[in-house]
Amino acid sequence: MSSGTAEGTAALSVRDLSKRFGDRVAFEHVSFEVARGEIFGFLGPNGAGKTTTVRTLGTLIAPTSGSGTVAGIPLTPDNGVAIRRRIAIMPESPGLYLRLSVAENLACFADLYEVPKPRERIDSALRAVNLAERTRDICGTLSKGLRQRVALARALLSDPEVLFLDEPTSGLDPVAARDVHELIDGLRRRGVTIFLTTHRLEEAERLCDRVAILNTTLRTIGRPSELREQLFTRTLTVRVAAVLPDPDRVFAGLPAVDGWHPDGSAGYVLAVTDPTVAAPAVARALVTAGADVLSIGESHHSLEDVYLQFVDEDSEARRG
Ligand SMILES: Nc1ncnc2c1ncn2[C@@H]1O[C@H](COP(=O)(O)OP(=O)(O)OP(=O)(O)O)[C@@H](O)[C@H]1O
Repeated sequence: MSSGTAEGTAALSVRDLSKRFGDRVAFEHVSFEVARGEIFGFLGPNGAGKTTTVRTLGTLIAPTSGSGTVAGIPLTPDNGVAIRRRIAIMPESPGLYLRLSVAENLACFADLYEVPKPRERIDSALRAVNLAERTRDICGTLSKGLRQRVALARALLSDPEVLFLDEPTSGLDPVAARDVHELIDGLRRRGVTIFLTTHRLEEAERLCDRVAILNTTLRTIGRPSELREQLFTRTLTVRVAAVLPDPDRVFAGLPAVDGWHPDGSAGYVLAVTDPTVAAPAVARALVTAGADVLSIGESHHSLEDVYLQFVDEDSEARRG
């Protein structure tokens, strides 16, 4: 598990944070740190507490207990204004004035946020999301993907240090989602810290430096590759032309091979400690046994496997 960042230099730092609405726990005992310039993915099933975490860190609602810093400022009621000056939140639904044009929308929000040099900032935000050609379009006539881009431009108006993106590609088709991904990549290059909630695991895997899985409490946190390694033993998948008459004789005692089980017809999954040692030994043993080898491959687990394991564990715990 990654240790995160040094105290004091973090863009976000959260210690034992909880939020309850009456008897209902939205999230509890959540601790993590996000480094400046990092893209941090926040994953979890419906009702896990993701949006409530964003709203709490964005100072829209107060935590019930715990502490934190946002953009280096302690998360206290007195600091709400100072924190909000340094961050921006793009909520799941864009919340634009649909009868106003793109430019008018941004002018309204620039005014509301008291953005200095509004014209320059609006132009720069529109350029950042590739909307400079659409400034006169009425927002109500824009596609969902373009509205999302306007919402992203609005979030960029204040030149935030930390940007919270709550499900930024929710409901977008793959092309529009890819456009948003490219915009997020562009923000990374500018050094903006991004806290991204998403249900799209491939999105988290592609964009995020680290991810956390939340299900009321934080289940795990780390780089996608670390999480995959943390959870799963390594495996080799072997395919041969015909079923082996005695697989135990072939696989038992090979270096770096801990065990095996069948996988379909004439397929075997081997648990291995080091694939680079195991694979050549397995190939030699199969050839010696007279088997025709079709393929030997290392299995690659996705973040989805990790996610499902944690979320499934939770549902099993609830059933139990
Ligand atoms: N204002 C509120 N009053 C009461 N309960 C709330 C309030 N806001 C959120 N909750 C509850 O807190 C829990 C967490 O909700 P939250 O919206 O943060 O989850 P989420 O992970 O963002 O879910 P989704 O992926 O569906 O958007 C849910 O049980 C929700 O019903």
